[in-house]
Amino acid sequence: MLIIGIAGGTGCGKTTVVNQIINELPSGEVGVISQDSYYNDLSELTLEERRKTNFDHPKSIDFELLEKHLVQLRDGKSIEQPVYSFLECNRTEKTIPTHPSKVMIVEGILILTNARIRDMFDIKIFVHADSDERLIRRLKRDVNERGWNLDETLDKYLTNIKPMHEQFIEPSKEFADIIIPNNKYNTVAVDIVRTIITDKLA
Ligand SMILES: Nc1ncnc2c1ncn2[C@@H]1O[C@H](COP(=O)(O)OP(=O)(O)O)[C@@H](O)[C@H]1O
Ligand SMILES: Nc1ccn([C@@H]2O[C@H](COP(=O)(O)O)[C@@H](O)[C@H]2O)c(=O)n1
Repeated sequence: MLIIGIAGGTGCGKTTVVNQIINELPSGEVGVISQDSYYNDLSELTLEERRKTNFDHPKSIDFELLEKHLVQLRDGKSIEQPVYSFLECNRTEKTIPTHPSKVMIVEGILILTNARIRDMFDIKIFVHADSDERLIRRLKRDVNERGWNLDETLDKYLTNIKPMHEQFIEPSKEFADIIIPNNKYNTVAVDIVRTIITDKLA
């Protein structure tokens, strides 16, 4: 199994890059795990309390469960990937059966900050977009899809997102084998990564 980690700040385009990579590959040959599925279970808190959580700090992620699941997949076992609700700010009761594939992609803002997770990756990729680009994309997404208003998003950006990015995410770029510039759509970089994967699948 080839395990590829794709990190980068919020809104840099990780999900987009993953979709571009897998869209032209045989379905079922590449599996995807999202760090978002591994936010801590916050069921003991009210929604109001959960909405105040700092979701950009490494402590917000259940890295133990993520590691356990990656080990199981590497050992050829299927896992039940938790399903996260951004509107509820919590894990749902649902899980998605995720089967081991020849190639597994793990994507998330903080996945290169954790040494044990990082060490499981055969290839580490960091997607870069400038902070103003990321903020614009993030504002649109939070307001249109994730149940936050403009003021809440800007407030979160200043209190959590930007400081956590500077403290944890940007420094994790140094662990990357490949950095993909993604202020504009980068088809060349996506093609290169897809070629590496196609070689592995051959
Ligand atoms: N290179 C790009 N240029 C313009 N918009 C982009 C680009 N890459 C992604 N986007 C858009 O930015 C938003 C965030 O992208 P997404 O892939 O969800 O980022 P991430 O998973 O890193 O948070 C989406 O609306 C997406 O369509
Ligand atoms: N309930 C939540 C949980 C997390 N977030 C934000 O998601 C961002 C990470 O996801 P990306 O798709 O952007 O990589 C992170 O910056 C959290 O602030 C949220 O908005 N609501």
